[in-house]
Amino acid sequence: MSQKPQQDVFEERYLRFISGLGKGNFGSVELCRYDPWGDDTGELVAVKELQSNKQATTADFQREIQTISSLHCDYIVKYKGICYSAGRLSTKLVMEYLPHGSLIGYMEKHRSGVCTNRLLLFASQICKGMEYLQSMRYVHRDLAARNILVASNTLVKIADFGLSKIIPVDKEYYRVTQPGESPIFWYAPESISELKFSHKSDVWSFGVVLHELFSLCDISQNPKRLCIQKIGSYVQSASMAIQLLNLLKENWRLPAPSQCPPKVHSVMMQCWEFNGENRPSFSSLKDLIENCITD
Ligand SMILES: CCc1cc(O)ccc1-c1ccc2c(C(=O)Nc3ccc(C)nc3)n[nH]c2c1
Repeated sequence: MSQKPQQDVFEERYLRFISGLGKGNFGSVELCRYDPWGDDTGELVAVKELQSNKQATTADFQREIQTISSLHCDYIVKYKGICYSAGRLSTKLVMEYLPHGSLIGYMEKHRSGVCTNRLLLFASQICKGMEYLQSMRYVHRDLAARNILVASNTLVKIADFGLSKIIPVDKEYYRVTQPGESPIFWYAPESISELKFSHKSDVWSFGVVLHELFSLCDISQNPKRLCIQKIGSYVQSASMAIQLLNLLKENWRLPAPSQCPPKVHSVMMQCWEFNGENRPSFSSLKDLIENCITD
């Protein structure tokens, strides 16, 4: 019986703040150097503190730590440990630091030099990460380019497990009780209408990430903006979610990004099958994506 890996504890006195990494999608994340020798040779780490004022409870935070510390995959951001701050008033999550930030920020700087095959490499890495998550019975629920981090010009990793859930063994989906801040423009129809989340709803969101990738994360092609533009001309008094759901029921989908290879657009459309049963699995998506790579 292998010994359960000891959870690494980082001593707050050696955790030196360097800069903020943005209050974006991950809550407030800080760049720190863990420098026990005090000579700046320590490693850079990303640290997130439980936000006492946010609706996320300590239980949510403990679940995030439990989730991420159990995942070991090259395409998932690595957990490093936790730091109990003075008097254990709050706990900090310590993760590996990815120097290029989110896919959105990376594309802003590098979109002119990114070719189709590199986009497909990133897509296949996200597929492999999601295939691993599925094998651990985790549903991410917030797969989006903003939650993909860039380790290098040839490696991306899936991040942010604040929303992910474990599917009970006897069920194929997870139903949330409260919608919270829903990124509905990345949601499958069953997630919008019934708050049902499954590996198949993660596949739908993967299709939206493909769209973001092949739009080079251009803000003018952002899924939320394109949906609202379409809804805006779709006169209905119903809520945004109901109007989006009706559009999807009438087979409207995000338009193919310009210069998107037809084979890649076809993969997106398979991810956006209305009935989750008709969507590909992440393991077949991996093959579909690799089949799009040109020599
Ligand atoms: C600790 C929070 C967390 C919690 C979780 O469950 C999963 C991943 C993360 C996380 C979130 C962000 C980062 C980052 C970064 O933001 N890096 C960067 C680099 C450069 C620039 C400009 N911006 C940004 N690096 N590792 C990170 C891990």
